[in-house]
Amino acid sequence: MKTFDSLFEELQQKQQLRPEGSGTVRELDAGVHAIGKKIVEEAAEVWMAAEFQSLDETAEEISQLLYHLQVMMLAKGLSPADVYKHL
Ligand SMILES: N=c1c2ncn([C@@H]3O[C@H](COP(=O)(O)OP(=O)(O)OP(=O)(O)O)[C@@H](O)[C@H]3O)c2ncn1[C@@H]1O[C@H](COP(=O)(O)O)[C@@H](O)[C@H]1O
Repeated sequence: MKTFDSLFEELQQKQQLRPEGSGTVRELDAGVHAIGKKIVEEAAEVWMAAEFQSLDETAEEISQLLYHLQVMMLAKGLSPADVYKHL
Protein backbone atom coordinates (compact mmCIF):
# COMPACT_ATOMS: atom_id res chain seq x y z
CA MET A 1 0.00 0.00 0.00
CA LYS A 2 1.28 3.49 -0.84
CA THR A 3 1.94 6.07 1.85
CA PHE A 4 2.19 9.85 1.57
CA ASP A 5 6.00 9.57 1.41
CA SER A 6 6.15 6.70 -1.09
CA LEU A 7 3.68 8.48 -3.42
CA PHE A 8 5.76 11.65 -3.15
CA GLU A 9 8.90 9.74 -4.16
CA GLU A 10 7.03 8.21 -7.12
CA LEU A 11 5.83 11.65 -8.26
CA GLN A 12 9.35 13.09 -7.87
CA GLN A 13 10.57 10.42 -10.28
CA LYS A 14 7.81 11.35 -12.73
CA GLN A 15 8.88 14.99 -12.52
CA GLN A 16 12.50 14.08 -13.23
CA LEU A 17 12.02 11.38 -15.88
CA ARG A 18 8.88 12.82 -17.53
CA PRO A 19 7.47 9.46 -18.78
CA GLU A 20 5.04 9.54 -21.69
CA GLY A 21 1.38 9.59 -20.61
CA SER A 22 1.99 10.73 -17.03
CA GLY A 23 -0.89 12.80 -15.66
CA THR A 24 1.52 14.23 -13.09
CA VAL A 25 3.83 15.57 -15.80
CA ARG A 26 0.79 17.02 -17.60
CA GLU A 27 -0.42 18.71 -14.42
CA LEU A 28 3.04 20.07 -13.58
CA ASP A 29 3.30 21.49 -17.10
CA ALA A 30 -0.10 23.16 -16.65
CA GLY A 31 1.40 25.19 -13.78
CA VAL A 32 0.58 26.44 -10.31
CA HIS A 33 -2.66 28.18 -11.30
CA ALA A 34 -4.12 24.99 -12.82
CA ILE A 35 -2.89 22.84 -9.92
CA GLY A 36 -4.47 25.27 -7.48
CA LYS A 37 -7.81 24.89 -9.27
CA LYS A 38 -7.57 21.08 -8.98
CA ILE A 39 -6.87 21.43 -5.24
CA VAL A 40 -9.94 23.61 -4.74
CA GLU A 41 -12.07 21.22 -6.83
CA GLU A 42 -10.88 18.16 -4.91
CA ALA A 43 -11.32 19.92 -1.56
CA ALA A 44 -14.96 20.61 -2.47
CA GLU A 45 -15.39 16.96 -3.48
CA VAL A 46 -14.03 15.88 -0.07
CA TRP A 47 -16.54 18.15 1.63
CA MET A 48 -19.47 16.87 -0.45
CA ALA A 49 -18.44 13.23 -0.01
CA ALA A 50 -18.13 13.69 3.75
CA GLU A 51 -21.62 15.13 3.94
CA PHE A 52 -23.47 12.97 1.42
CA GLN A 53 -21.45 9.89 0.37
CA SER A 54 -19.98 6.76 1.89
CA LEU A 55 -16.87 6.54 4.06
CA ASP A 56 -15.00 4.79 1.26
CA GLU A 57 -15.94 7.46 -1.29
CA THR A 58 -14.82 10.12 1.19
CA ALA A 59 -11.50 8.34 1.66
CA GLU A 60 -11.04 8.23 -2.13
CA GLU A 61 -11.68 11.95 -2.47
CA ILE A 62 -9.21 12.62 0.35
CA SER A 63 -6.59 10.54 -1.47
CA GLN A 64 -7.13 12.64 -4.61
CA LEU A 65 -6.76 15.85 -2.63
CA LEU A 66 -3.49 14.56 -1.14
CA TYR A 67 -2.28 13.72 -4.63
CA HIS A 68 -2.95 17.23 -5.96
CA LEU A 69 -1.35 18.78 -2.86
CA GLN A 70 1.75 16.71 -3.61
CA VAL A 71 1.78 17.91 -7.21
CA MET A 72 1.67 21.49 -5.88
CA MET A 73 4.55 20.71 -3.51
CA LEU A 74 6.58 19.44 -6.47
CA ALA A 75 5.66 22.45 -8.60
CA LYS A 76 6.92 24.75 -5.83
CA GLY A 77 10.01 22.66 -4.97
CA LEU A 78 8.74 21.85 -1.48
CA SER A 79 9.66 18.56 0.24
CA PRO A 80 7.55 16.65 2.78
CA ALA A 81 10.05 17.82 5.46
CA ASP A 82 9.26 21.45 4.57
CA VAL A 83 5.61 20.71 5.33
CA TYR A 84 6.12 18.42 8.33
CA LYS A 85 8.09 21.07 10.22
CA HIS A 86 4.84 23.06 10.46
CA LEU A 87 2.76 20.17 11.83
N1 LIG B 1 -3.00 9.04 -6.87
C1 LIG B 1 -3.15 9.55 -7.98
C2 LIG B 1 -4.25 10.43 -8.29
N2 LIG B 1 -5.29 10.87 -7.55
C3 LIG B 1 -6.01 11.66 -8.35
N3 LIG B 1 -5.45 11.74 -9.58
C4 LIG B 1 -5.92 12.50 -10.75
O1 LIG B 1 -6.73 13.54 -10.25
C5 LIG B 1 -7.92 13.70 -11.04
C6 LIG B 1 -9.11 13.56 -10.14
O2 LIG B 1 -10.03 12.69 -10.55
P1 LIG B 1 -11.57 13.05 -10.69
O3 LIG B 1 -12.29 11.78 -10.59
O4 LIG B 1 -11.95 14.19 -9.80
O5 LIG B 1 -11.51 13.39 -12.16
P2 LIG B 1 -11.86 14.57 -13.07
O6 LIG B 1 -12.08 15.84 -12.28
O7 LIG B 1 -12.89 14.05 -13.98
O8 LIG B 1 -10.46 14.57 -13.77
P3 LIG B 1 -9.88 15.49 -14.88
O9 LIG B 1 -10.81 15.38 -16.04
O10 LIG B 1 -9.77 16.86 -14.26
O11 LIG B 1 -8.50 14.87 -15.13
C7 LIG B 1 -7.81 12.70 -12.17
O12 LIG B 1 -7.25 13.42 -13.27
C8 LIG B 1 -6.79 11.68 -11.67
O13 LIG B 1 -6.02 11.18 -12.70
C9 LIG B 1 -4.34 10.99 -9.57
N4 LIG B 1 -3.42 10.75 -10.55
C10 LIG B 1 -2.40 9.91 -10.24
N5 LIG B 1 -2.24 9.32 -9.00
C11 LIG B 1 -1.11 8.41 -8.75
O14 LIG B 1 0.07 9.11 -9.09
C12 LIG B 1 1.03 8.23 -9.65
C13 LIG B 1 1.57 8.80 -10.94
O15 LIG B 1 0.55 8.95 -11.89
P4 LIG B 1 0.93 9.37 -13.39
O16 LIG B 1 1.74 10.60 -13.31
O17 LIG B 1 -0.39 9.58 -14.07
O18 LIG B 1 1.70 8.22 -13.96
C14 LIG B 1 0.32 6.87 -9.84
O19 LIG B 1 0.71 6.05 -8.75
C15 LIG B 1 -1.13 7.20 -9.69
O20 LIG B 1 -1.85 6.17 -9.10
